[in-house]
Amino acid sequence: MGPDCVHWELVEQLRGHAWRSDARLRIDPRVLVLAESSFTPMGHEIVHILEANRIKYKLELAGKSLPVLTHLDKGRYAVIVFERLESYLNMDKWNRELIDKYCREYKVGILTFTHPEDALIKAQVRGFPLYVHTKLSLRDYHVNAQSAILRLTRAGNVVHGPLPDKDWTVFVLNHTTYEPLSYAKLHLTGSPVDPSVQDAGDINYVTAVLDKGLFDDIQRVIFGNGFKFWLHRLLFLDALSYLSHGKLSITLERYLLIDIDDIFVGKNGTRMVPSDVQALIDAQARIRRTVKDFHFNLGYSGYYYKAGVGAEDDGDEAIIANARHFWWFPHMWRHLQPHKFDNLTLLELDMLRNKQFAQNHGLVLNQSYAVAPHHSGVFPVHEQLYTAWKRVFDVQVTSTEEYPHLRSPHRRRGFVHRNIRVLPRQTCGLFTHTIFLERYPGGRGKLDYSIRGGELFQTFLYNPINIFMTHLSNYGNDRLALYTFESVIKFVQCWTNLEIKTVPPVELANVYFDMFPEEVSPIWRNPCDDKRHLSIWSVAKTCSRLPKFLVIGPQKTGTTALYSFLGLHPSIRSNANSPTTYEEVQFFNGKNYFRGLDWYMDFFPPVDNSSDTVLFEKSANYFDSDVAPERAHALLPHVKLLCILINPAKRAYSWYQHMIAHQDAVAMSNTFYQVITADENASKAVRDLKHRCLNPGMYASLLERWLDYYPPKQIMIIDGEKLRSDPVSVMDRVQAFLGLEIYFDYSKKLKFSKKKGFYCQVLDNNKTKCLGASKGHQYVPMEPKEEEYLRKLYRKDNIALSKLLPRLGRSIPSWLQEELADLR
Ligand SMILES: Nc1ncnc2c1ncn2[C@@H]1O[C@H](COP(=O)(O)OS(=O)(=O)O)[C@@H](OP(=O)(O)O)[C@H]1O
Repeated sequence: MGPDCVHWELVEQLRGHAWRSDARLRIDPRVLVLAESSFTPMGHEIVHILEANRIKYKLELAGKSLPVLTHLDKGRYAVIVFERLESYLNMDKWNRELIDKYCREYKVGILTFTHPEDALIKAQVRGFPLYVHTKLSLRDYHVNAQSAILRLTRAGNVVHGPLPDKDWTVFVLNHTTYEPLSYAKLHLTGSPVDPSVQDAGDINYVTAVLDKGLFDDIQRVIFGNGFKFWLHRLLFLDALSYLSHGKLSITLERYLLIDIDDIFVGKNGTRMVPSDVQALIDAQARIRRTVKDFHFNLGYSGYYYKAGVGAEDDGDEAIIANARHFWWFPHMWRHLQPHKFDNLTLLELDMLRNKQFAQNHGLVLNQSYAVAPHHSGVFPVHEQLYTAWKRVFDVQVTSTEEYPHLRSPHRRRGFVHRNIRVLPRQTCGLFTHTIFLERYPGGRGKLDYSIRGGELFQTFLYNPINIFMTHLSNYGNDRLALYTFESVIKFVQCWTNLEIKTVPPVELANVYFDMFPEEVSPIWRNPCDDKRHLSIWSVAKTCSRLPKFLVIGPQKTGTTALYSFLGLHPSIRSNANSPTTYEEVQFFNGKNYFRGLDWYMDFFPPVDNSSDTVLFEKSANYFDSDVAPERAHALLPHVKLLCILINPAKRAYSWYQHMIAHQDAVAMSNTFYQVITADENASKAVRDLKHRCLNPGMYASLLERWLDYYPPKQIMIIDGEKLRSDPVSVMDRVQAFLGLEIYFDYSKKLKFSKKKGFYCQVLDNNKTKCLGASKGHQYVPMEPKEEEYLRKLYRKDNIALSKLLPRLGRSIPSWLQEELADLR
């Protein structure tokens, strides 16, 4: 099946529509996918395409009850995708009416694929003036140039030859509501013998159809087959854009950067000779005819300059002689992996030698871009690499395949660390060993398929920014890389309206983070959870310097008391004190997170794998942080979490008193009542204080956020009143929850202090050591109107908590029972 690209200039097509209409203002940019099961390949493909295009979605099983479709006066889904048309048609009456009503009211379209079980001839689609023939083999596919749906798909060409799969459905349209989206002809071999279609070899059958909504006021796009046929991926994206009134339109710009990472690194016999260098320059010139200012981006490791044989050394000289034609970036002097340098000075020296090479050979390094051999040290971060890059080359941009993981390339993303912007790289199937076209792994057909609708084409299709890594050897001998890129660019330009551009790396990073600002913040992961990450992480680092459990708060519930009790246990050790926040590291919730993993791990002592030592950290403001659950889970998915709950009204008052004790100016100049009742007329400072005071007490909704990431069995909820009145039994339960091997008898180490009114630690000399004056303040009780106000404020959340706790198999603490006594 070859794509002919001869007619496209002639075709009049409605191009570049964004299909924006006001209907998009009433819907969220999210797709509801109703799949057959979570395991079907088709369901997977749908999700894959959505994820690759960063389109938010919710996956539900068709046939089960529908999720909530609206929120306030907005529709939660911009398009409904049914994996199978049949599931939509066979919905029970109640759900069918619900979904149709939603689609009509919010002008939301349905996108679906037919997959009937039986071979049907002109069978009616139940309830619609639409007929189908099924189980057909087809050939010669083309799209309807007049279709209003086409946006990134370019019409005018024919996919000649038989189409994959013998299970196609074609549509016979019997109403003006239907408009063909694509056509194909019958491929008679293998099709069911049907006299009405036997002699119809030359007829164009409709293979995908748009229902314009003239029949029942709902727009639909129905495909007669799935994604085994590559063009359906484009049409699927166009249909999403069309049916969502432009809400789900992906950009049509595609930025391309082709790095040749190792321009002097390659085995003898595989390197470039002078004619290859000329071919590279010629190819670059050809690509520039359609991709303005295109440059190959050359990375060098100077040590290997002229390390070839015979004409290969002339090839290296030719590269240098033609250096001005290309962009240049540094690799490492001897192609060593930066994570192997723990010593910053040695790492810098290596880079300086490479820099010297560039100066000696007139290479202009003005791109502020660098790439590390084997992605080493970029992610997981080797801080020394970031420091050395900044100092030696003023690096501002790099790229890697490793964030967040190499696998699942469609989920690769970018991040920023220490002002170095890390862009995701894509794989194009060219490695140091892919040298000859005919010896391409899997055969030449595999490469050609990748280019013509397969993996490489899809990479272009889904990624607005494509940075590809290639190697010297791909440009020598068969010049496989030149064939690959020139072909794929042609193919993209032939079948899509994507506009391919090239800009220098720094500009590319600007474009990337303007497009995806949410990716600026990194998400640190445990390098030991990924073999590949471990292999590019310094051996001097160890994952044992990470906590096994976290005390997450909230503030003013007794977290310091718990922290001090935990410290008495012979197996438990906490982090070192922070100079600014004392025993709390406060990593996951705020700016410290951007200091990186090394910064965090340095707070913890190295722990021998064979020891019983269990590390923990307590930061009481993790509990109500909106980012901490995701961040903590990404790094510490197996960690156990401890939180303490007391009456939220009491907690709020204690927090306010704490601020008074610390002479907080805003608290000092406002009564507690003024703070908690502050409305939009109050100053921002007072409103902020109110938020910090009250928000952590919304226990149920905050716990739900943690439960989005952690299973209930990893979370212990401690009754703060019990911790205060009977810490020994609480600590026994804590020990059991943590699964500690050594049991510690707290009854001998904790004693009630009448003076303080709390349990304190018993020292060896039998004296007691209590928490400092900042814990257990003496203050006037809350006023009744304050109590009343807070009771009302927290009531809804308290009720939710009283439902959540039993659902998690936890008992309801006495303070909550009292609080909700009137409900029983
Ligand atoms: N054993 C023991 N010793 C001292 N204090 C105890 C103890 N058990 C519970 N509490 C209660 O803990 C409250 C302080 O909570 P936190 O330590 O979580 O506060 S902080 O967020 O770390 O500032 C503190 O609140 P205030 O009384 O309002 O100061 C105490 O009520």
